[in-house]
Amino acid sequence: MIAISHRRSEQFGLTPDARPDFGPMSGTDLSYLVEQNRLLYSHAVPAMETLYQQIANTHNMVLLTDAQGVIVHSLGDADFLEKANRVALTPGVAWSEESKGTNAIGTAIAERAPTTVHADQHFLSSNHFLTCSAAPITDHRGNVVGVLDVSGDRRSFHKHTMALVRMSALMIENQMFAATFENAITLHFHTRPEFIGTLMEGIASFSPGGRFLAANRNGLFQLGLSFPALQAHTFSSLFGLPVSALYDHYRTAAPGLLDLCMHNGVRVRARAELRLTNGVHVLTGAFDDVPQASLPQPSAKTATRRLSGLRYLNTGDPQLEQVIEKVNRVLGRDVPIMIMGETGTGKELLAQAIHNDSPRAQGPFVAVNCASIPETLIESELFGYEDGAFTGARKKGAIGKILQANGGTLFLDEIGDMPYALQARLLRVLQERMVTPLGSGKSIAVNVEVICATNHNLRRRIAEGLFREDLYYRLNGLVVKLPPLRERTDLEIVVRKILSAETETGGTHTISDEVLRLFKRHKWPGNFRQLTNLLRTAAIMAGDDEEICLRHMPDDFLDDIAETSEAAPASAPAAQQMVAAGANLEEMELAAILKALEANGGNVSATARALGVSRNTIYRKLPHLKTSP
Ligand SMILES: Nc1ncnc2c1ncn2[C@@H]1O[C@H](COP(=O)(O)OP(=O)(O)OP(=O)(O)O)[C@@H](O)[C@H]1O
Repeated sequence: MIAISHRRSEQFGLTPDARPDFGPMSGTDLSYLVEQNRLLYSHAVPAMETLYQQIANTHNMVLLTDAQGVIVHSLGDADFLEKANRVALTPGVAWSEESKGTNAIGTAIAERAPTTVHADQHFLSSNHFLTCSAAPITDHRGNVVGVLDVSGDRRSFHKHTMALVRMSALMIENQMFAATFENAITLHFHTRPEFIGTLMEGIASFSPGGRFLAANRNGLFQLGLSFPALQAHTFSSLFGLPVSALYDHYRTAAPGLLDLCMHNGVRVRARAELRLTNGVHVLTGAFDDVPQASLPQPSAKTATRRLSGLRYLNTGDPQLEQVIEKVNRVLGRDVPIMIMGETGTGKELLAQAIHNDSPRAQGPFVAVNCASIPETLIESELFGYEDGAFTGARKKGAIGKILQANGGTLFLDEIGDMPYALQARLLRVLQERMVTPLGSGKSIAVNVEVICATNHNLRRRIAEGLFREDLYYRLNGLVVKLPPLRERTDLEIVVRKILSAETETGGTHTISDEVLRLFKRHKWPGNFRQLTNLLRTAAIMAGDDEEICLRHMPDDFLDDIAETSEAAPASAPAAQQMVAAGANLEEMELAAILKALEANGGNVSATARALGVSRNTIYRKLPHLKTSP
């Protein structure tokens, strides 16, 4: 490196015995230089003072330069300053390679790397009495914004000086980083929790919606991606969690460090800071007390689960509020909970939240969907089987879901679809708290809380002889009903929540009033599942457009809306019904166009003729038609 630098020095036209112009800047120019480097200067000066305290009385000085190697500030021992003045190691003088040849400051800038230049390694012979160690200081984009240097008499050389300089430079970078983003979430992370808050920590900032903004040197290293590559990422794509999980976590009563799984599979612990215009909050995670070695390594999905409790489901709908209130009263009291609700209303999410808020939260949450497992497999899936219980391929033996849930919660979704014969076995497990795997003579004690969910009317199934009455009474300690989406009064909040938590863009999109009005009128047969999928697609369609509008809606959704209007009873004219439902003129206009489009098989010209408007009017109202194939 030194030899290459010497060649560069020669190319700059310098000779070793040259005595370049050392004239420093005027006081005004120097003040201007400091002003131009205000952020660097204000964070570097305290770090320089700390560094100087460690090397005081060793015939050394500490120097700060700007990105071009011009000295902005210096601190030093009086006896050495005199010598330093002779070679112009003073504020306002440039120490780039171009003006001084090979030297630690100029070469560190040229190489973008920490550099020590000792004695006659300096290109100019007038500098041979020096030993200098310099480290570049970079900003959040990785641009060199300055250099920190310790220079001294060559006899004072100490091999630890370079390490001190590097650590101080890192400290300055981290402090500058922390001060750069005002409206952001800043994550401090490391694979080892004891390194959080030290110079070794990775720091990454995200917009409040979760878009990646920047990472410090160690952050880039830990994430294993370059700054340009990271710009395409979000909190969710890097850590597998929606950014809303951070907010949720922050609201917990005694948050500890977060446990996150990075995109490359490496697990890190983290502390988050939410720096918004109304103040700084420290966000930390709640899992400090969990003995990590005893836990299965959590996937990003389980980490998300851990972060959702009952209060985060409460987004203002009165029906749901009542459900949550009732559930809260029986938490931890061994009262079986049965959740009723249409498909996609969030039954599993509620069960998970109940588990998370229960005294069993540290235990497993195991969900089994009785409708999706073939009848012949449910028994082994639930109860497990012993080696040799089967002939053929599956003869290794397996632990069933009931035992997997030991110490935690077993969520039996679609319990109404459980085969009748198995219902008696399940009842026995619940009463005796023992499981006997298939093919085994031995019973194993098990301690599980059971939460059930169903979309069926179980009483009717009992009357039809499809469901056991004794099991029904064993399971329905508290029955709660989740409202379908069409009845929820908090749709707007829910939409915002899903947009920030579930979409790839991490909540950078807003939703237009027009779309929201359509949402409020829609029947949502698939409930949250349908809404979540729709918003994911719409956010992708919207791309860089901030607002999700009608043109970003998938055609099948618009078709559904049109069909709903079509299916309205003919007795009351559609317009009257819509007025009664509180629709405005724009919505009625839209519904009329959609209906006419439907009636004309999607033909825009025929629709325009039928409505007595131009084709352009139709395209203006439904711009997505233009881009439809
Ligand atoms: N309150 C909510 N806010 C945001 N998303 C939700 C909410 N409730 C449910 N979801 C989402 O909707 C989808 C379906 O939820 P879930 O599986 O809990 O419903 P379910 O009632 O158990 O469905 P099914 O009866 O079909 O099993 C999931 O992706 C879930 O994350």
